[in-house]
Amino acid sequence: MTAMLEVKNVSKSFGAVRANESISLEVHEGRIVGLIGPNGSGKTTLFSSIVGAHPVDEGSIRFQGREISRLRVADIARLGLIRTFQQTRIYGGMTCVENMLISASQRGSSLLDLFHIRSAARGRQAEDLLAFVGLHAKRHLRADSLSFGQQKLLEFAMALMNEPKMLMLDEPTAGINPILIDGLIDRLKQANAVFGVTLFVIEHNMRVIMSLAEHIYCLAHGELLAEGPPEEIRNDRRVIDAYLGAH
Ligand SMILES: Nc1ncnc2c1ncn2[C@@H]1O[C@H](COP(=O)(O)OP(=O)(O)OP(=O)(O)O)[C@@H](O)[C@H]1O
Repeated sequence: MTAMLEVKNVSKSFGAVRANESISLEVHEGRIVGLIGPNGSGKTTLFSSIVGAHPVDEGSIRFQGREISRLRVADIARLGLIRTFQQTRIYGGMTCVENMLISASQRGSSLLDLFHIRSAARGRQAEDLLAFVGLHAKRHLRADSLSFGQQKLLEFAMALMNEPKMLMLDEPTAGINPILIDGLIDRLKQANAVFGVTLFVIEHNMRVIMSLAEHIYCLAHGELLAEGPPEEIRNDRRVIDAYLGAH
Protein backbone atom coordinates (compact mmCIF):
# COMPACT_ATOMS: atom_id res chain seq x y z
CA MET A 1 0.00 0.00 0.00
CA THR A 2 1.32 3.45 -0.92
CA ALA A 3 1.95 5.68 2.08
CA MET A 4 -0.08 8.86 2.48
CA LEU A 5 3.14 10.72 3.25
CA GLU A 6 6.40 9.47 1.86
CA VAL A 7 9.67 11.20 2.78
CA LYS A 8 12.70 9.92 0.87
CA ASN A 9 16.33 10.84 1.51
CA VAL A 10 15.50 14.37 2.65
CA SER A 11 18.42 16.54 3.70
CA LYS A 12 18.37 20.12 4.97
CA SER A 13 21.24 22.28 6.23
CA PHE A 14 21.33 25.72 7.77
CA GLY A 15 24.81 26.93 6.91
CA ALA A 16 27.16 24.43 8.51
CA VAL A 17 24.41 22.78 10.58
CA ARG A 18 23.12 19.60 8.94
CA ALA A 19 19.66 19.63 10.55
CA ASN A 20 18.34 16.67 8.52
CA GLU A 21 20.56 14.09 6.87
CA SER A 22 18.98 11.76 4.30
CA ILE A 23 15.77 11.09 6.26
CA SER A 24 13.30 8.54 4.91
CA LEU A 25 10.00 7.71 6.57
CA GLU A 26 6.36 6.93 5.79
CA VAL A 27 3.01 7.75 7.34
CA HIS A 28 0.09 5.59 6.24
CA GLU A 29 -3.46 6.85 5.98
CA GLY A 30 -5.52 6.60 9.15
CA ARG A 31 -2.54 6.02 11.42
CA ILE A 32 -1.09 7.94 14.37
CA VAL A 33 2.67 8.18 13.94
CA GLY A 34 5.14 9.72 16.37
CA LEU A 35 8.41 11.59 15.82
CA ILE A 36 10.74 11.78 18.79
CA GLY A 37 14.36 12.70 19.44
CA PRO A 38 16.47 14.84 21.76
CA ASN A 39 16.47 18.65 21.50
CA GLY A 40 18.02 19.83 18.27
CA SER A 41 17.77 16.43 16.57
CA GLY A 42 15.93 17.91 13.58
CA LYS A 43 12.24 17.14 14.23
CA THR A 44 10.84 20.63 13.64
CA THR A 45 13.09 21.10 10.62
CA LEU A 46 11.62 17.95 9.07
CA PHE A 47 8.06 19.15 9.77
CA SER A 48 8.87 22.53 8.21
CA SER A 49 10.30 20.82 5.12
CA ILE A 50 7.20 18.64 4.75
CA VAL A 51 4.73 21.54 4.93
CA GLY A 52 6.78 23.69 2.55
CA ALA A 53 8.05 26.30 5.02
CA HIS A 54 11.51 26.05 3.48
CA PRO A 55 12.97 24.23 0.49
CA VAL A 56 14.83 20.98 1.09
CA ASP A 57 18.39 20.60 -0.17
CA GLU A 58 17.86 17.05 -1.40
CA GLY A 59 15.25 14.35 -1.45
CA SER A 60 11.61 13.80 -2.24
CA ILE A 61 8.42 14.40 -0.25
CA ARG A 62 5.22 12.88 -1.62
CA PHE A 63 1.71 13.39 -0.24
CA GLN A 64 -0.96 11.07 -1.61
CA GLY A 65 1.42 10.17 -4.41
CA ARG A 66 2.12 13.77 -5.43
CA GLU A 67 5.54 15.40 -5.14
CA ILE A 68 5.12 18.40 -2.79
CA SER A 69 8.71 19.32 -1.98
CA ARG A 70 8.63 22.33 -4.31
CA LEU A 71 5.13 23.54 -3.37
CA ARG A 72 4.39 26.50 -1.10
CA VAL A 73 2.80 26.22 2.38
CA ALA A 74 -0.64 27.41 1.23
CA ASP A 75 -0.72 24.97 -1.69
CA ILE A 76 0.27 22.07 0.55
CA ALA A 77 -2.37 23.09 3.13
CA ARG A 78 -4.95 23.08 0.36
CA LEU A 79 -4.08 19.45 -0.34
CA GLY A 80 -5.09 18.70 3.25
CA LEU A 81 -1.69 18.61 4.96
CA ILE A 82 -1.71 21.02 7.92
CA ARG A 83 0.67 21.61 10.84
CA THR A 84 0.42 23.20 14.26
CA PHE A 85 3.32 24.84 16.09
CA GLN A 86 5.13 24.49 19.42
CA GLN A 87 3.99 28.01 20.27
CA THR A 88 0.26 28.56 19.90
CA ARG A 89 -0.75 30.86 17.06
CA ILE A 90 -4.09 32.29 18.09
CA TYR A 91 -5.46 35.83 18.15
CA GLY A 92 -5.76 36.72 21.84
CA GLY A 93 -8.08 39.68 21.29
CA MET A 94 -10.63 37.63 19.37
CA THR A 95 -13.17 35.16 20.72
CA CYS A 96 -12.76 31.42 20.29
CA VAL A 97 -15.44 31.35 17.59
CA GLU A 98 -13.78 34.23 15.73
CA ASN A 99 -10.43 32.43 15.85
CA MET A 100 -12.10 29.34 14.40
CA LEU A 101 -13.64 31.31 11.53
CA ILE A 102 -10.38 33.10 10.73
CA SER A 103 -8.61 29.76 10.68
CA ALA A 104 -11.11 28.26 8.23
CA SER A 105 -10.97 31.32 5.98
CA GLN A 106 -7.28 30.66 5.36
CA ARG A 107 -8.21 27.69 3.24
CA GLY A 108 -8.57 29.86 0.17
CA SER A 109 -12.20 30.04 -0.86
CA SER A 110 -13.56 32.89 -2.93
CA LEU A 111 -14.76 35.91 -0.94
CA LEU A 112 -18.35 35.39 -2.02
CA ASP A 113 -18.23 31.77 -1.01
CA LEU A 114 -16.66 32.70 2.26
CA PHE A 115 -18.94 35.44 3.47
CA HIS A 116 -22.34 34.45 2.15
CA ILE A 117 -22.97 30.88 1.21
CA ARG A 118 -20.84 28.98 3.66
CA SER A 119 -20.76 31.29 6.67
CA ALA A 120 -23.73 29.72 8.49
CA ALA A 121 -22.37 26.23 8.00
CA ARG A 122 -18.94 27.41 9.11
CA GLY A 123 -20.43 28.91 12.26
CA ARG A 124 -22.08 25.61 13.12
CA GLN A 125 -18.90 23.70 12.37
CA ALA A 126 -16.94 26.07 14.63
CA GLU A 127 -19.37 25.52 17.49
CA ASP A 128 -19.39 21.74 16.99
CA LEU A 129 -15.60 21.55 17.00
CA LEU A 130 -15.34 23.79 20.06
CA ALA A 131 -17.75 21.38 21.77
CA PHE A 132 -15.59 18.48 20.57
CA VAL A 133 -12.51 19.87 22.36
CA GLY A 134 -14.51 20.85 25.44
CA LEU A 135 -14.51 24.62 24.88
CA HIS A 136 -18.13 25.20 23.93
CA ALA A 137 -18.94 27.04 27.17
CA LYS A 138 -16.05 29.42 26.46
CA ARG A 139 -16.79 29.98 22.79
CA HIS A 140 -17.60 33.69 23.15
CA LEU A 141 -14.67 34.47 25.47
CA ARG A 142 -11.50 36.12 24.25
CA ALA A 143 -8.82 33.56 23.46
CA ASP A 144 -6.32 35.29 25.77
CA SER A 145 -8.61 34.59 28.73
CA LEU A 146 -8.08 30.83 28.27
CA SER A 147 -5.41 28.87 30.11
CA PHE A 148 -2.40 27.78 28.04
CA GLY A 149 -3.75 24.24 27.81
CA GLN A 150 -7.13 25.51 26.66
CA GLN A 151 -5.40 27.66 24.04
CA LYS A 152 -3.72 24.49 22.74
CA LEU A 153 -7.13 22.83 22.53
CA LEU A 154 -8.43 25.88 20.65
CA GLU A 155 -5.52 25.66 18.25
CA PHE A 156 -6.25 21.98 17.69
CA ALA A 157 -9.91 22.80 16.97
CA MET A 158 -8.77 25.58 14.61
CA ALA A 159 -6.66 23.11 12.68
CA LEU A 160 -9.66 20.75 12.40
CA MET A 161 -11.71 23.61 10.88
CA ASN A 162 -9.58 23.15 7.78
CA GLU A 163 -10.70 19.53 7.54
CA PRO A 164 -7.15 18.22 7.18
CA LYS A 165 -6.41 14.79 5.79
CA MET A 166 -3.21 14.75 7.77
CA LEU A 167 -2.46 16.90 10.80
CA MET A 168 1.13 17.37 11.91
CA LEU A 169 1.31 18.43 15.55
CA ASP A 170 4.51 19.89 17.01
CA GLU A 171 4.55 19.10 20.73
CA PRO A 172 0.80 19.34 21.32
CA THR A 173 1.09 18.73 25.06
CA ALA A 174 4.07 21.00 25.86
CA GLY A 175 3.29 23.25 28.82
CA ILE A 176 -0.08 21.64 29.55
CA ASN A 177 -0.98 20.34 33.00
CA PRO A 178 -1.32 16.54 33.35
CA ILE A 179 -5.12 16.54 33.67
CA LEU A 180 -5.60 18.45 30.44
CA ILE A 181 -2.94 16.27 28.77
CA ASP A 182 -5.10 13.17 29.22
CA GLY A 183 -8.06 15.04 27.76
CA LEU A 184 -5.98 16.15 24.79
CA ILE A 185 -4.67 12.62 24.12
CA ASP A 186 -8.27 11.44 24.13
CA ARG A 187 -9.32 14.20 21.69
CA LEU A 188 -6.44 13.42 19.35
CA LYS A 189 -7.41 9.74 19.30
CA GLN A 190 -11.03 10.70 18.71
CA ALA A 191 -10.12 13.02 15.81
CA ASN A 192 -8.25 10.10 14.28
CA ALA A 193 -11.02 7.56 14.90
CA VAL A 194 -14.10 9.72 14.23
CA PHE A 195 -12.93 12.25 11.61
CA GLY A 196 -10.37 9.92 10.06
CA VAL A 197 -7.55 12.47 10.38
CA THR A 198 -4.12 10.91 10.02
CA LEU A 199 -1.82 12.26 12.75
CA PHE A 200 1.94 12.79 12.69
CA VAL A 201 3.05 14.01 16.10
CA ILE A 202 6.30 15.41 17.52
CA GLU A 203 6.30 14.89 21.27
CA HIS A 204 8.84 15.11 24.07
CA ASN A 205 6.56 13.58 26.66
CA MET A 206 7.30 9.84 26.41
CA ARG A 207 4.16 8.81 28.28
CA VAL A 208 2.08 10.76 25.76
CA ILE A 209 3.73 9.47 22.60
CA MET A 210 3.83 5.87 23.85
CA SER A 211 0.09 5.89 24.53
CA LEU A 212 -0.79 7.81 21.37
CA ALA A 213 1.33 6.55 18.48
CA GLU A 214 1.13 3.17 16.73
CA HIS A 215 4.52 3.64 15.11
CA ILE A 216 7.39 5.89 16.18
CA TYR A 217 10.40 7.34 14.36
CA CYS A 218 13.34 8.58 16.42
CA LEU A 219 15.84 11.16 15.17
CA ALA A 220 19.28 11.90 16.62
CA HIS A 221 21.77 14.43 15.29
CA GLY A 222 19.61 14.98 12.21
CA GLU A 223 19.54 11.30 11.24
CA LEU A 224 16.93 8.58 11.58
CA LEU A 225 18.12 6.49 14.51
CA ALA A 226 15.32 3.96 14.99
CA GLU A 227 11.73 3.18 14.10
CA GLY A 228 9.14 0.75 15.35
CA PRO A 229 6.11 0.23 17.54
CA PRO A 230 6.14 2.04 20.92
CA GLU A 231 7.11 -1.01 23.00
CA GLU A 232 10.11 -1.64 20.73
CA ILE A 233 11.23 2.02 20.73
CA ARG A 234 10.83 2.27 24.50
CA ASN A 235 13.36 -0.54 24.96
CA ASP A 236 15.70 0.36 22.11
CA ARG A 237 19.19 0.83 23.52
CA ARG A 238 20.12 3.40 20.83
CA VAL A 239 17.07 5.52 21.68
CA ILE A 240 17.73 5.35 25.41
CA ASP A 241 21.39 6.28 24.88
CA ALA A 242 20.47 9.18 22.58
CA TYR A 243 18.20 10.66 25.24
CA LEU A 244 20.62 10.04 28.10
CA GLY A 245 23.49 11.47 26.08
CA ALA A 246 21.48 14.59 25.33
CA HIS A 247 20.86 15.56 28.96
N1 LIG B 1 16.22 28.53 10.83
C1 LIG B 1 17.33 27.98 11.31
N2 LIG B 1 18.53 28.56 11.14
C2 LIG B 1 19.66 28.01 11.60
N3 LIG B 1 19.70 26.82 12.27
C3 LIG B 1 18.55 26.19 12.50
C4 LIG B 1 17.29 26.73 12.02
N4 LIG B 1 16.31 25.88 12.38
C5 LIG B 1 16.90 24.86 13.04
N5 LIG B 1 18.24 25.04 13.11
C6 LIG B 1 19.22 24.12 13.71
O1 LIG B 1 18.97 22.83 13.18
C7 LIG B 1 19.11 21.84 14.20
C8 LIG B 1 17.82 21.05 14.35
O2 LIG B 1 16.83 21.92 14.94
P1 LIG B 1 15.31 21.52 15.08
O3 LIG B 1 14.59 22.70 15.65
O4 LIG B 1 14.80 20.94 13.83
O5 LIG B 1 15.38 20.35 16.20
P2 LIG B 1 14.23 19.74 17.10
O6 LIG B 1 14.50 18.29 17.15
O7 LIG B 1 12.91 20.16 16.59
O8 LIG B 1 14.53 20.41 18.50
P3 LIG B 1 13.53 20.73 19.74
O9 LIG B 1 13.13 19.40 20.28
O10 LIG B 1 14.42 21.48 20.68
O11 LIG B 1 12.40 21.54 19.19
C9 LIG B 1 19.53 22.57 15.47
O12 LIG B 1 20.94 22.54 15.55
C10 LIG B 1 19.05 23.98 15.22
O13 LIG B 1 19.82 24.91 15.92
